[in-house]
Amino acid sequence: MTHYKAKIIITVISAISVLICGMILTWYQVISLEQRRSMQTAYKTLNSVETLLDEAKNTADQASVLLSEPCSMQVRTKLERIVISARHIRLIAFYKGRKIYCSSFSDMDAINKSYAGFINSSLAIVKNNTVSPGIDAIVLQTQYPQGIIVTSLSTAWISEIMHFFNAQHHMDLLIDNDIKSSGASLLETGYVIIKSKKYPIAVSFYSAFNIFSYKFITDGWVSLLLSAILSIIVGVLLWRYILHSPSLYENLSKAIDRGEIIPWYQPIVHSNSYGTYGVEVLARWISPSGEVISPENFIPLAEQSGLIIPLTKKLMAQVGKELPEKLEGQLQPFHVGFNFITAHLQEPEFLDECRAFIKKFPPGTIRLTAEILEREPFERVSQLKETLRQLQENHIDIALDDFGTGHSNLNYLSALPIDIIKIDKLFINGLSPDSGSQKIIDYVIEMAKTLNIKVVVEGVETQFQVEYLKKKRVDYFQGYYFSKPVPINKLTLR
Ligand SMILES: Nc1nc2c(ncn2[C@@H]2O[C@@H]3COP(=O)(O)O[C@H]4[C@@H](O)[C@H](n5cnc6c(=O)[nH]c(N)nc65)O[C@@H]4COP(=O)(O)O[C@H]3[C@H]2O)c(=O)[nH]1
Repeated sequence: MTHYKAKIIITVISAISVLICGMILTWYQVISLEQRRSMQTAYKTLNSVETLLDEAKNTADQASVLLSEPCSMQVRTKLERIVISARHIRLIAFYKGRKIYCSSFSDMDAINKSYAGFINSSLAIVKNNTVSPGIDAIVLQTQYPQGIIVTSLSTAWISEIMHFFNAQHHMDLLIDNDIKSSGASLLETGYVIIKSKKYPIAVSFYSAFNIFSYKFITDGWVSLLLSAILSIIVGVLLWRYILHSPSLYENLSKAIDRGEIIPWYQPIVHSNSYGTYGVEVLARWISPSGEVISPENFIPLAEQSGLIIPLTKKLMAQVGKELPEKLEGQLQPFHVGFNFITAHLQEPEFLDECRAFIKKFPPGTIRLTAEILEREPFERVSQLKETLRQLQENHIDIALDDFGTGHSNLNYLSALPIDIIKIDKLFINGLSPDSGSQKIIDYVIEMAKTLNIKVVVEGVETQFQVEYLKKKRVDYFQGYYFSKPVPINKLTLR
């Protein structure tokens, strides 16, 4: 995965994580708000029903003074008055020994028929009763030392209360046995049950998550919107300021465009006269602060990313501008070597680029050398061979760079048309009066001679190395002993 792709993934994941966290928080907020509201509605519903039952209880209390009296006309009239003066009460009845014996309603048989089945319940709903046909009654029993009083209310009042509060949140009223029979299973299925402390009633409501899903949008849209905005901000900030700090690739690409990569030159000299045979062009990155950045710090990336091709083209253009006037009076043709990757050589327009470069110099004054830099084993050698042949036909020399360090340099020597080999400085480093590395160098030089290939030895630093290599009839030297790579204004040609 590229660095760029990784940045995109990190940015997107971070932004989505912020959004998901925001959604979870909103969800939690909406649910807790909704549960609080449902709880409040449940308590209000319960209080309202309790107030009704309080009225029934108060009515019974008022009537309780009559319990010790026989059920005379007077007592009945008093009971009727009590009922009439109460707002929601429909009936008061006294009973003893499982039978109603006195009531505000004159038809005792009808009352006994309707209420007989509910004698054991302290609170019950009496449906289809004959006392008030078509209207269900809620019946409260209150025990006194002298007997039991039954007060009845129309369920219409309770329905009204439930209807009013259900408009806010759906509530169910559980009465006496309902609580015992269905309470546990309700709780298991996500219901909340609020029980009254005064009466055997309870209010239940559903609190499972799915009931709140539409509320997630209606109540939570502000925080959802804020989360979305925050996730975008996090994404943008991450991208622009934290992750998107320019990479070496971007910096290098800009540096090439701005012309910060410039050619430096290292002379290559004839081994016999020390006169300049030519130069190798080596890239240097001059940062805006003037710091000289070594190619080791950017060439590997440039080669890997393909930026090396535009970089090399820029160097060629610059060399074409500044080198010609330096060459007056030089031995001709003057060798100008560039490091090319093989992919560049094989571009269809490469030959035209070389021709355009050569044209910047007076005819016949330079000899362009393509130094092949192939760090990987060559693939498609036959295709490369063809390309190199074509270059040679166009008077471009082919030099095999860093000879001795690659994977299969010897294979290339036999497979490719090579004019020059450049023995790597690694071998020369070991060349001192007391070293044993001469044998390898001797062998390489001999082999090159046999194959009629010219030899440039790189990294020549000492007098000993010069004298030794001269004796071995090396063709050219390149190294600090003669000159380090320098910018054009410091280039001195012998
Ligand atoms: N210690 C020591 N070093 C010596 C001596 N003589 C020459 N050198 C160094 O050896 C390197 C020779 O270039 P190279 O083998 O092509 O090795 C080059 C080449 O592979 C690559 N490079 C530089 N410029 C370019 C370019 O424009 N294109 C490409 N593709 N590669 C480049 O970067 C490598 C390093 O370049 P430089 O740092 O300029 O290092 C240069 C040069 O400064 C010496 O006597 N002693």
